Amino acid sequence: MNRLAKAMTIAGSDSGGGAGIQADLKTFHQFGVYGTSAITAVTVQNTLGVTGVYPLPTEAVAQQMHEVLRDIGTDAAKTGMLFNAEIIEAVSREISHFDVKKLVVDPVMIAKGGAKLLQDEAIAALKRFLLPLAEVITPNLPEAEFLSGLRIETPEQMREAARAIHQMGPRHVMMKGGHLQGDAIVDILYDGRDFFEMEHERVPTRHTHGTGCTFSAALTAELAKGTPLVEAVDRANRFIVEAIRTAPQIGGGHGPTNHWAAVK
Ligand SMILES: Nc1ncnc2c1ncn2[C@@H]1O[C@H](COP(=O)(O)OP(=O)(O)O)[C@@H](O)[C@H]1O
Ligand SMILES: Cc1ncc(COP(=O)(O)OP(=O)(O)O)c(N)n1
Repeated sequence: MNRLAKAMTIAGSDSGGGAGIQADLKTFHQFGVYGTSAITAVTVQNTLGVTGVYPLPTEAVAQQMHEVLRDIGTDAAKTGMLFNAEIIEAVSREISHFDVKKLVVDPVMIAKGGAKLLQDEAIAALKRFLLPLAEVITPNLPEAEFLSGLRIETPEQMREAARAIHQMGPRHVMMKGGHLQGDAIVDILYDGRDFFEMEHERVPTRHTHGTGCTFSAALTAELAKGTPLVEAVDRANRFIVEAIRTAPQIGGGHGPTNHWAAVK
């Protein structure tokens, strides 16, 4: 048997199972990757929205990372909901200490229903401590607007914001275009020199809870297996579109995607 690839998620728990730690671990498993986790916060949520957020003590987050990484190790890691500046600093310290090179930063800020998953004053810490450690950052358009301070309403403005975010230190910027109107979705990958545009169909559905988490987990799993970045992004994209297309009809609101979708 080939050596088992390992990936770690550092994120919040979604009790509804569609986003956060739960989406990440299900996705890692579907990609044949052994998943480990460091939980940053417990959220109370279902498909109708988030009704509670309980951050863990910073020390508990750092200890989870430390004990897993010193024993099991990891081939790649991703961050999701980090909630506050103190947790961001501690997570960045552990990532540096264990020299985790393949780091995917999903800069989770606000859930679809509007709940705050990152405090406003933590954005400076995200830029200062975590972004310089990232192999790739995966902002959606509102997150890219917060980070860059630029308005994004066109593909050209997406490229402009990608350039600004790349200056903050990540080696690649993968900007997700799901929030722009249109029948097709254009995602843009920037490596500091070239832009790669990926266009795919928009599936007409309300069941898109956890799309960002699931996409970034798929990307992390592929990086853990040693897949080169552009190909890893392409595979993660094909997975999320299929997961949205075949979403199970769960709950009364925005349901989760299908974490059993085929990996191609
Ligand atoms: N309705 C949809 N149909 C197809 N792909 C989608 C749809 N909504 C989002 N995606 C894809 O899911 C991923 C996450 O998208 P996005 O909605 O932009 O981010 P987030 O979930 O972080 O808000 C992107 O790769 C995007 O192209
Ligand atoms: C615990 C937790 N983490 C992240 C999110 C947001 O995930 P995302 O993939 O951006 O999906 P939506 O919230 O936009 O549906 C979350 N809800 N909970």
